[in-house]
Amino acid sequence: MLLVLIGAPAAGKSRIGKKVARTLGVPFIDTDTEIVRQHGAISELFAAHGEAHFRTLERVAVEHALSGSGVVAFGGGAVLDLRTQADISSLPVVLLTVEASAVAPRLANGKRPLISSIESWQALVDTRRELYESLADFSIDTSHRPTEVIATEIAQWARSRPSQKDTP
Ligand SMILES: Nc1ncnc2c1ncn2[C@@H]1O[C@H](COP(=O)(O)OP(=O)(O)O)[C@@H](O)[C@H]1O
Ligand SMILES: O=C(O)C1=C[C@@H](OP(=O)(O)O)[C@@H](O)[C@H](O)C1
Ligand SMILES: [Mg+2]
Repeated sequence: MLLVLIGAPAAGKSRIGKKVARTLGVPFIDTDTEIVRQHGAISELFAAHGEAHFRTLERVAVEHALSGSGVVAFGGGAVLDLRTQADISSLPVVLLTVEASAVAPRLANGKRPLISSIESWQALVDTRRELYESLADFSIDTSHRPTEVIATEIAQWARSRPSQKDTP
């Protein structure tokens, strides 16, 4: 199986995705983690080579992740790529959302080069909201509940879907 998590930076894709995978007993792949493993820190990649270069590396990481199985957490901008939009159109896609009022403490680590403030986070999310929603089969808000509870609900939703062999 493949299950894809999308959504805004700091919505919880990486942390919750790992728990969903553990709950389902399947592998977990985070495209950003793969990029960092192969190429170094994301902030350094942006600084040295620019966003376009990062997006090229990200597309390769997405293709690789989608060629396997399990739970896949994308970086927030991965779905900007039209090929990626097409690739996930037939897969179960979960959108994680978070309110601006809850996101500030989650942005503290400074590891996201496109986000320098809550205002820049909001502006970026505003440009992507419709796209995120159009790609999602299931949406869940992460603002005010523990990650374990959210992960359990996502796993239940995934399990409740008809399996491939049941689909005509
Ligand atoms: N439901 C939640 N409640 C509180 N903190 C959360 C929740 N989900 C994620 N976080 C925290 O927010 C930060 C960003 O989460 P992360 O999984 O890296 O988001 P993303 O991968 O979507 O950018 C992390 O410090 C994480 O522990
Ligand atoms: O939204 C974006 O464009 C980005 C989100 C980040 O991932 P998270 O969504 O996991 O923070 C990371 O891929 C990079 O900083 C760019
Ligand atoms: Mg992440």
